[in-house]
Amino acid sequence: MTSAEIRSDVAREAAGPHGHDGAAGATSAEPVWWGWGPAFAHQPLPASVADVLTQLGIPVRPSRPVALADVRLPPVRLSATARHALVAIVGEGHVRLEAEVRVRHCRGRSTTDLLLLRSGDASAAPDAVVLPADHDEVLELLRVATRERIVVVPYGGGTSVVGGLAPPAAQGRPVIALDLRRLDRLGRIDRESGTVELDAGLRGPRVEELLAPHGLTLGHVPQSWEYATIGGFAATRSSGQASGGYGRFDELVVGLRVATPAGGWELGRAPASAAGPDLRALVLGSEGAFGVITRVTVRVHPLPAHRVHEGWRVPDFATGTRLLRDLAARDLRPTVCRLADETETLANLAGPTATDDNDTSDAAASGGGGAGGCRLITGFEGSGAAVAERAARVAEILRAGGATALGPDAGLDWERGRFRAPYLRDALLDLGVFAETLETAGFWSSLPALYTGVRRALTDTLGSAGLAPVVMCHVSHLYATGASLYFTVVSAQGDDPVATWRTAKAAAGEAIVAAGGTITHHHAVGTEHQPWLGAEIGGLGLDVLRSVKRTLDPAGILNPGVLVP
Ligand SMILES: Cc1cc2nc3c(=O)[nH]c(=O)nc-3n(C[C@H](O)[C@H](O)[C@H](O)COP(=O)(O)OP(=O)(O)OC[C@H]3O[C@@H](n4cnc5c(N)ncnc54)[C@H](O)[C@@H]3O)c2cc1C
Repeated sequence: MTSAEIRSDVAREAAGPHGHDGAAGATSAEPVWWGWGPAFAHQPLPASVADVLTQLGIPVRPSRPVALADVRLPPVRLSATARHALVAIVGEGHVRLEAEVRVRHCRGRSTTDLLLLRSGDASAAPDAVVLPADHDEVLELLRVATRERIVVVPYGGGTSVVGGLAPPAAQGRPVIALDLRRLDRLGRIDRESGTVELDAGLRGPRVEELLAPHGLTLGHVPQSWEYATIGGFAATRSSGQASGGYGRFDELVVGLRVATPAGGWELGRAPASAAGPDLRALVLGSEGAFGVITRVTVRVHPLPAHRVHEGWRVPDFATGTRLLRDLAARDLRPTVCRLADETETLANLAGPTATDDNDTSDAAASGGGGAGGCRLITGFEGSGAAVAERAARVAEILRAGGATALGPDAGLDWERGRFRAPYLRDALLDLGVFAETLETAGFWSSLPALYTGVRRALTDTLGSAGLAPVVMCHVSHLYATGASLYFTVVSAQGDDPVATWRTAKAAAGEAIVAAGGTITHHHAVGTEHQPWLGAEIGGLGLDVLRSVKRTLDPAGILNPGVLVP
């Protein structure tokens, strides 16, 4: 793909289904309230998929979300005094209490979130949605919320999959969602240093749309890119599909502006520093529990002149993993690198069964399982010469390790389908089929045990509940010392899918801890991963987090019970 094609690609993606109108209600491009993406982008799955599911023992029982009018919302608990105080800061039109707006800000976008919403359960909805215009308004809102004892949920794109938007420790206090979409400006571009300032409420596509005319890219493209925001990326330490080339989001951040109940905080005044511990790391990954990130200064790159994605077939997952370790050890990480295990490779061939990145348009071209083995996608971005040189060196190592090239179509298929999984999940839920993901990371030496342990935990728990689970996995992010594993589960729903999944997820969490992995590589802690946080950072680590929270948020109004137990 040439530079001109990449530019038009970015523009096309940026013009896709993601409105940005400064209002918190629905627009034609806003997602449906019960799922992902706008209504016009939703398509039923072909009948052949239902056949495959039935063959796998997963029953298909069409199921639709309740009507919006039938969604059960708790009464608004905000007092008239508190409401007037909020209106005095942001204006009447930016304190929203309408039912639809509250439902749209209820929970995040995990499958259990969606199952609850689709069933009409909006018990976790905020009492009001407040839309500040800038950093100073956020500071003022936090002052009022502290005084009035109102719980504040910083809200970016609402794509949390770990319960990060439903603070469990609100304890009867009124809750407001602080929707940051009006913080949507591109700030200073420092060409000499290669940095730009971005407001927290900017969504992924809008960032690329703003940077493209300057010949720049952020290069941060998680699967939730359509809706997730700059503030959300920073607050969760997100990792994008091209992390091998551009780095994780926390690696891109050089500076932060934060509004806390204790006051404003600016961090990051030099490219490197020995002025004590790096306090930016306290804000990155703080999940709205310490403050509201209002602006981020990030490192950017020139728009790549070339971008190619290629497909490979490797003999098996273990061999593929060893090959990736070799690439990482030689500092040859591709910009994009996705190695599917045998089951996920077969699923890619069989059709749209909720892997993260499959495309059904030409399953055979996706390669892999049909001829045995596993599918590997590699991608490279940069100048023509650099892309060609790197791709050739990687190809040499892959071939020597037994991989077979599948040609550019397999790479193109991946690229075209890389944002489709959440749409497929909605279509599966419409068929009464459960689909969810979880992720971890570990050192190379522990990766095989981590893979086997988590797979077994999920298969055993869901299998013993009679739900015929299909458990798939791919390696999605490489490091010199290890890699991440991303699991996708498709199964029957059973009688109580929310409770059953919680049991399965708990078993997976135990397996992760037992195998020495991290409880989360990029989804963050939220409430769902909290039970295992102590095992990862120790009791002392939890005390440090609690102390920081006490200093920055003494009244405990910010996301109580999220991240910090
Ligand atoms: C289909 C799907 C695919 C996904 N794919 C990826 C992926 O590829 N890589 C990845 O890393 N993640 C992925 N995620 C998870 C999620 O998209 C990320 O965690 C994302 O970074 C969240 O951004 P957001 O703007 O939607 O934040 P939200 O969901 O709105 O918030 C997430 C958490 O951060 C807090 N928060 C949000 N904004 C701010 C702010 N400005 N200041 C302080 N706190 C704030 C919230 O209170 C909440 O606790 C995926 C999620 C879905 C549903």
